[in-house]
Amino acid sequence: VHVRKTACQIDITCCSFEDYKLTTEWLLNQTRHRPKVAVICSSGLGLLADAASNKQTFRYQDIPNFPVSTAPGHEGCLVFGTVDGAACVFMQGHFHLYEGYSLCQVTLPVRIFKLMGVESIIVTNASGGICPDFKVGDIMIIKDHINLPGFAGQHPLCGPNDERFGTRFPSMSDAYSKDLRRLVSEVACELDYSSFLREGVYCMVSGPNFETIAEARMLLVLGCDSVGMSTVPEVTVAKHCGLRVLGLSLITNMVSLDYSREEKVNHDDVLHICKTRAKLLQKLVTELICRLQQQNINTN
Ligand SMILES: O=P(O)(O)O[C@H]1O[C@H](CO)[C@@H](O)[C@H]1O
Ligand code: HPA
Repeated sequence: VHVRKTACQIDITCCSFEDYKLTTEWLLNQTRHRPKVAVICSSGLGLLADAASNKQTFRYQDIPNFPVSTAPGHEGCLVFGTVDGAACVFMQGHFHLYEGYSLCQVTLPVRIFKLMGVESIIVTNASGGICPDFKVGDIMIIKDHINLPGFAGQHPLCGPNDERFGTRFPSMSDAYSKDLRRLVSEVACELDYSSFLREGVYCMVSGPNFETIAEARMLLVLGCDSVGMSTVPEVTVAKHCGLRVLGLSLITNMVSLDYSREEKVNHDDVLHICKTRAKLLQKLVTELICRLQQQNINTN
């Protein structure tokens, strides 16, 4: 892991291909699991890994080059296991810009998954609802995103491009796989989730403060349906290296668009809603992985 200066002379921590390889080999030497699916569990959703069997757990602090989780509600464990016979890896907690990590550190696990042989990644997050039709507890399939920090140069692909991962100028017009979106909505309908299933545009802000009312109104005008402080860097790097991406966002609060609203969002409430909806999300993700596994069997 190296420290280098950006164009504006800010020190950022970044990783070389050898760093990614070292961590990948370290993990592959410790586990027999060879996952094809990775799941990033957001704030308070670490429970998504509970459905896996034959689990093997590594604490982030014990994995070479891995950052550690500092955000409350993020367990900081990498869990390997099988779901319906499909080998998976779950990140219980992910990393954020607001923790002081560079975007290279935030996205490090994604490239490690790629080198391990992962093909599809399911990214979950907690977000604030901007779309006035949304309700707390809704599950939003992410159709697209807005990379607001990216507009200001905080982008995980800034810096020298390593062609072993992907091209210098990747397309992002299909960042979220249409097939996976279709499949997860079919599964959600079968589970009778239609009344709280949404699809929309997620906007990333750097945080750590929640939005001002003027900012929230701006996001609404920009076409955002929900807002959060994660996911976009991981998705961008996943797409760059050719992974299939699905994003699921749990609406944990409605963002205030109105100066007369007294209610204020806080992280404890976000975690509380995650806790109350975690089982539902777990069922959805587990069933989706089973379907992917069946499709694999049928096409191989
Ligand atoms: O995106 P995740 O980590 O799920 O969590 C969301 O919840 C936290 C704020 O309550 C922020 O970390 C925000 O991004
Ligand atoms: N804003 C930003 N991030 C969030 C929110 C929010 O309202 N809720 C959960 N994460």
